[in-house]
Amino acid sequence: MTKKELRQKYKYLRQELSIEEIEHMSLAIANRLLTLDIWDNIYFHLFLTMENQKEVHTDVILSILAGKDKEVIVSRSDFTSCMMVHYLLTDNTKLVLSEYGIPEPVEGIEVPSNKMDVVFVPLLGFDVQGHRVGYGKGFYDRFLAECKPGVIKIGLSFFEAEPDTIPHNDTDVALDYCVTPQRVYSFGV
Ligand SMILES: Nc1nc2c(c(=O)[nH]1)N(C=O)[C@@H](CNc1ccc(C(=O)N[C@@H](CCC(=O)O)C(=O)O)cc1)CN2
Ligand SMILES: Nc1ncnc2c1ncn2[C@@H]1O[C@H](COP(=O)(O)OP(=O)(O)OP(=O)(O)O)[C@@H](O)[C@H]1O
Repeated sequence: MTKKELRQKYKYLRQELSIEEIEHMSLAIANRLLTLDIWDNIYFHLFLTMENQKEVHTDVILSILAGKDKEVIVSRSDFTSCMMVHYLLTDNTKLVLSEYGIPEPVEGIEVPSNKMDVVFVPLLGFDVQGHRVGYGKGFYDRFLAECKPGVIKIGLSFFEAEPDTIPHNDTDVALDYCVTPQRVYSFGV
């Protein structure tokens, strides 16, 4: 399947999910994350859920990170450059829903990409080798290219891996793990 076909497939599959299923599966994903060997790290980059797109709910992950006293970083997206600016999430961070339905910080303490230890990656689909397909604007490929070499990239998905290789090129950054409600995929880490 082409990236375009994969996007359509997974957008459709998501739209079929009920709120109850989404909440149940998001909790299962958060619980499964606890089994990964990532919790000695400090700087965790988290995406905030686009509820209109029926993404994985990351609020439970946020609570886990807060409970473990981790530094949590969230981003604001610039759709002209397709780049993100990253901010430390604090009690004072004001979040505003963007025109795309993403809760985003308006200002705060900026954190450079090379600070991140762990990045949770939103995706539409992924394959058994850790390639992913997103919305096609390259926000995460650009961001991950700026991160330090050892950064741990963890995809979160309601659905299992595509058995066939997803088309990819030099700018596509592969995942280290992908966590679904059913299992953890480790890609050569
Ligand atoms: N929560 C979250 N934040 C994220 C991402 C993400 O996937 N999830 N992104 C990951 O890269 C970036 C934002 N990328 C996005 C790309 C497309 C659309 C979107 O709504 N696309 C519509 C078409 C809209 C239009 O063209 O007018 C669509 O695909 O239906 C939203 C966010 C950065 N932040
Ligand atoms: N490091 C980078 N620098 C400049 N352009 C990039 C970089 N990484 C990706 N791009 C561009 O961004 C676009 C991403 O398209 P691609 O089909 O890979 O999206 P995707 O896999 O759906 O990923 P994403 O979720 O990041 O949008 C391509 O046009 C690609 O050339």
